Amino acid sequence: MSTTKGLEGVVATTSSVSSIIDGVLTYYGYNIDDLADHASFEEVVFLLWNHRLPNKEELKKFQQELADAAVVSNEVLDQMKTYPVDKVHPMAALRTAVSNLALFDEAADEMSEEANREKALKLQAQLPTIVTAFSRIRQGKEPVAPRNDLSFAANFLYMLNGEVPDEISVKAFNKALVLHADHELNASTFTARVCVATLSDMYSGITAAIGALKGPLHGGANERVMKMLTEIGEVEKVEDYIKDALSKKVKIMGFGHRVYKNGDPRAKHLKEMSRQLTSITGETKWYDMSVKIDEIVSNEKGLLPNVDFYSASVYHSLGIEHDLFTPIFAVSRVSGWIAHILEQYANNRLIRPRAEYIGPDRQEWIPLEDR
Ligand SMILES: CC(=O)SCCNC(=O)CCNC(=O)[C@H](O)C(C)(C)COP(=O)(O)OP(=O)(O)OC[C@H]1O[C@@H](n2cnc3c(N)ncnc32)[C@H](O)[C@@H]1OP(=O)(O)O
Ligand SMILES: O=C([O-])CC(=O)C(=O)O
Repeated sequence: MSTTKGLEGVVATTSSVSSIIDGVLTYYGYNIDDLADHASFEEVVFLLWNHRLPNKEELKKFQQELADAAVVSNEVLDQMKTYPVDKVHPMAALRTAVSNLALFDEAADEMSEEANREKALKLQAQLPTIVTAFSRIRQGKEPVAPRNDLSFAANFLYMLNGEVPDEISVKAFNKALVLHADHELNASTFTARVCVATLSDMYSGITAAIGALKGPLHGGANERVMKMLTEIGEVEKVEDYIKDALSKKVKIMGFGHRVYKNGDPRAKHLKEMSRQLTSITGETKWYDMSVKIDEIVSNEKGLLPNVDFYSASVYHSLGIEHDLFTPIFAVSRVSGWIAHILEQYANNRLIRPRAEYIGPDRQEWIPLEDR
């Protein structure tokens, strides 16, 4: 038996959801650059779940279905109020709340295509309501109910702040959602597929995926990028901070990628958004610091920014609390998780690889009293 640490380069399944070929990312064959520049997040979700772009009527109907499914039951919201809200990370709260959704869905374990599509809609629509409700509950405020006349991106910002957001913020947030929606067999998507390949239910798959996304080597990196920027504080301090960290072999969050070795095609979009948004807020230092870090890390280590790097200053500029950055990643990536889960169910086989045993050989049993 041979092993590859971290399964690097191992092709574990076939998939037609998204591809990364020669550094180019596509969702069902559509280049991410075109989607980032032109698509609404709802169009992308439709594409991921139906394998084609919607026409006008289909999009309108789908947007309405999502908006109508966004209300989270009082049972789940009331339980959220009992969480130790000022101590727990919003990703932990999201993981628990999503698991809780299943307890109040009588069809949670129904496996028909129709039942799974129904669950998909609820999960996609209700994650934003949960994330924003948690943010408000911990501030001692009441959750804001979703509106069914706003786009997905606008509704998130509306539920978060209780005010209808401006056009620029909605456009930027929509683009960030599009850019994060799917990414081939990343760790959280693989987790979701492994979970549902036992023929477990979709809520279990999404709960497991949220757990995997939470880690700092994956989605948890975006919050840590902002922590680093805040710690550095000003452009003049970037060089010393980064060179010192690199000399100590500390990983710089938001850099490097298992698949992209010549750059992440999503980073340029987020970089430009960061430039524009920080110039609007007047806090250009976040962009300037990020660019300087980017220069040093690429020169010193040959590492390039991934999707998490510039998204930190983008979300900060939109006035979003830093520990909500990873939950927002989940709000978008749940669309990809669901597409992969549907694909897994449609052509399922249990996922059960082997381990090469490297433990001790032929141990002799020693009775308890003799140990
Ligand atoms: C949405 C996403 O999940 S994108 C990724 C988000 N995660 C991060 O930004 C965290 C920082 N980055 C990393 O930890 C890594 O680059 C990963 C996890 C993304 C990819 O990891 P792998 O493919 O396993 O690469 P691995 O961690 O083995 O790194 C290879 C070498 O590059 C170094 N390296 C990789 N990333 C970084 C980094 N961000 N900063 C400094 N050094 C790094 C490693 O220390 C290692 O060096 P060595 O060979 O001297 O030991
Ligand atoms: O693909 C990966 O390994 C990490 C990921 O989710 C992404 O970059 O969006």
